[in-house]
Parts: sequence; C-alpha cells; structure tokens
Amino acid sequence: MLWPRNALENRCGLGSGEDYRFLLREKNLDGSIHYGGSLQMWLRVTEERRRMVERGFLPQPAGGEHPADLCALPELTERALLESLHSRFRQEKIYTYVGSILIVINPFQFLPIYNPKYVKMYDNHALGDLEPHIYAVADVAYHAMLQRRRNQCIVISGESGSGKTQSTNFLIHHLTALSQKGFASGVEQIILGAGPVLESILDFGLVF
Ligand SMILES: Nc1ncnc2c1ncn2[C@@H]1O[C@H](COP(=O)(O)OP(=O)(O)OP(=O)(O)O)[C@@H](O)[C@H]1O
Repeated sequence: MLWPRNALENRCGLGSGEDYRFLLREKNLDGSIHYGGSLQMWLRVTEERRRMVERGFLPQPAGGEHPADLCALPELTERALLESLHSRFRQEKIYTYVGSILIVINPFQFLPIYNPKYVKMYDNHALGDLEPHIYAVADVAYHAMLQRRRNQCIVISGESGSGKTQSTNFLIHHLTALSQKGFASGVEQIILGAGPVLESILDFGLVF
C-alpha cells in the first residue's frame, strides 16, 4: 500500500489534528460497505463532530490556527491545550483566554503592545472582541465597576518570576489611563510606588 504522491507532498502543510488516513473497506454482497469496529466508531464520532460544527454547536476548526480562547478548541486534551499555547507564544501571542480567565506566558523580552495605541484600542470592548490582552481584562473590570456600581476584583496568580508584578503594573497603567482619560495626575506613580512596599510586607508576613 502506498501513500498517494500529493498526500505525501501536502503532509507538512497540514494543521495539528489533520492528517490523511487509509480507510479499509469491505463490500458486502448487497453492495453496502462494512468498516471495522474501532474504525466505525471513529467514523461515527467524526461525522457527529462535522454535524455539530455545521449546526454551530462546535467552533469551525481553523486550518492550523490556534484560537484566542482555549474553550474553542475542538479537542480539550492537555496536549491540545499546551500545543495551542506554544504555537501562540511562537507568534508572540503571550495572552490566551480560557473563557474569562487570561493566561499569560512570560516572554522575558519587551513586546510593543503596551503603548497608548493599545490603551485606546482596548477601551470599552467586551472580552473576546479583540486579541487577548491584559488591558482587555482591566477594561472589562473598569466598565463593570462603573455599570454595576460594585467593587471588582482581579486575581493574579503564578509561580515566582512568572510575571505577576509586571502584569499588575500593566493593569494599573490601563486602569489609571481609563480613569484619567489623558489627564496625568500622578496616581499611577503613587500606586506603582506602593507596590514594592506591599510586596515586602507580604514577604515579611510569609517569613514569620
Ligand atoms: N509581560 C511581560 N513582558 C515582558 N517581560 C515580562 C513580562 N512579564 C514579566 N516579564 C519579565 O519577567 C520578570 C519577572 O516578572 P515579575 O517580577 O513580574 O514576576 P513575579 O511573578 O512578580 O515574581 P515574584 O513572585 O518572584 O515576585 C520581569 O522582571 C520581566 O523582565
């Protein structure tokens, strides 16, 4: 049995999850086709998934693209999640949503995505309208606070060196930019200045 030439040539261009398969079929006397047990199951699942995508219950799998929200992955396995995060990271997309949760992968390098253009771009948009960004999270919290007149809380968690302090600074930067709308009042510097003091108090508290 040989792979068709064009299948071999196009193979490396395929996205993750896509591949060519051989289907071994057996024709019954009445002309119907018989598939083997596990193959039959695979075909049923594939067909079911295709119908779900057609009806809009499952997202359209984009060829080789990794969704901005991991909930949109057609297959939720650890491997698929990590592959998605890895591919996005390779495209310098350090932010990815899982619903309303934002995953950040520390790039350990400067990325030009925190300038005033981005502050303006993320102003007053629902989460998921634009590429995932820490500004989007700050923006949603800020507008929810204004609309619902309730305090909002953003939890930042990660291991040491993962970028919690940096993310907090970006959040504060966006929140102060939104609240001042261009009027520099020094509030951002005051809050940022309090950060190291709060962190050392926390460290002190943890030691004792
Ligand atoms: N979004 C980012 N862009 C570029 N560099 C980043 C980003 N986030 C973190 N870094 C880099 O990673 C370093 C460590 O990040 P940070 O100090 O925020 O980690 P941390 O989680 O607060 O660590 P710790 O818990 O030990 O205080 C930063 O000094 C910075 O160089």
